Amino acid sequence: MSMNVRVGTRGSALAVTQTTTVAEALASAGTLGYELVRIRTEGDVLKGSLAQIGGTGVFVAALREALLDDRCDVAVHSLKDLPTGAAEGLEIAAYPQRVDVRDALCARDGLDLAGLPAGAKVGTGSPRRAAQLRAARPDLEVIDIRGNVDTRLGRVRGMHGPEVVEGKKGDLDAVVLAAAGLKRLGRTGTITELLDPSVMLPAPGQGALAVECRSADAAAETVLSAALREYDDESTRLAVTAERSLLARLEAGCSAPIGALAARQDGKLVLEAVVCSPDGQRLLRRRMDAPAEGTGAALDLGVRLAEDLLAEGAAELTPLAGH
Ligand SMILES: NCc1[nH]cc(CCC(=O)O)c1CC(=O)O
Repeated sequence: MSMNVRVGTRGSALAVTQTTTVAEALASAGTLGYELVRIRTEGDVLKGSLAQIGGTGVFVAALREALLDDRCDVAVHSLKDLPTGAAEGLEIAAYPQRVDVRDALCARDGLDLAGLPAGAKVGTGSPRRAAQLRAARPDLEVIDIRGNVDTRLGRVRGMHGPEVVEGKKGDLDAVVLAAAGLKRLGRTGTITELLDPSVMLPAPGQGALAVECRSADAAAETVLSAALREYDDESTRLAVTAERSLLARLEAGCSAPIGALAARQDGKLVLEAVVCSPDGQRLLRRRMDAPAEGTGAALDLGVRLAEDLLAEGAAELTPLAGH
């Protein structure tokens, strides 16, 4: 028997693109039709300004409310924007295979990080990116910027997004953005260097999506729950579980200067993390591994590495709640 799955999405170009990808994959994994349900949020009404001031909490909350009110059956989140705390009555039923985890430099004139001249202006709104940029290149000027992907690209001299901020066109030499978002939006042509994780550790969960549904639906034996199980990628689930477990144990949010990346390597799950002072003067970087099987081992790995970092003074580098 066929059913139509209602997939909730925010209205932004990035959200619609990634939600459509997920909806099509789910539909083809089961015998499912789908429809996209546009969820309007307070943040969208205010033209994204809330997201710029207060993070993405309002968007996540609106999608979760729509799930709980039965206005949609699944919701798709960028995992790095999802708080680590569990949501009552909901669960992440699938982590689709992760795409490129790296941060990307988009610079004028094809320049890479090493090629930017001293004093070059590099835009980012992320304390994690700012700190690691300053550590790699203390001679650059890091500029705090906001806005969606095309607005940010429009700030780079010689690059023109459709929504260039008036009066600020081309005032920067480069911006740093997630490669995953650029790929999903078809903007990879703007990338001049994919930053190696040895220079710039990505945000926990970067490049990954989370497909959330009602816990009752995940437990029921339906075409939808089978499609979600089929769609879940085990390597991605293990990696992001370890990264987010670390973030939760540090009691840090998505705006803390903390990077983390896990991957299966030689039969193990290897987790690497960095905690930075916001000025990039001090970086505490550690790695640890665990057996590559089981969510429990991944959770434990994140906790152990976080405790290692705390023992080494992570809480003195940057304010962490509860430390
Ligand atoms: N915080 C914004 C955000 N949330 C998810 C992505 C896209 C990349 C991803 O899914 O990790 C972006 C843009 C960016 O950081 O450049």
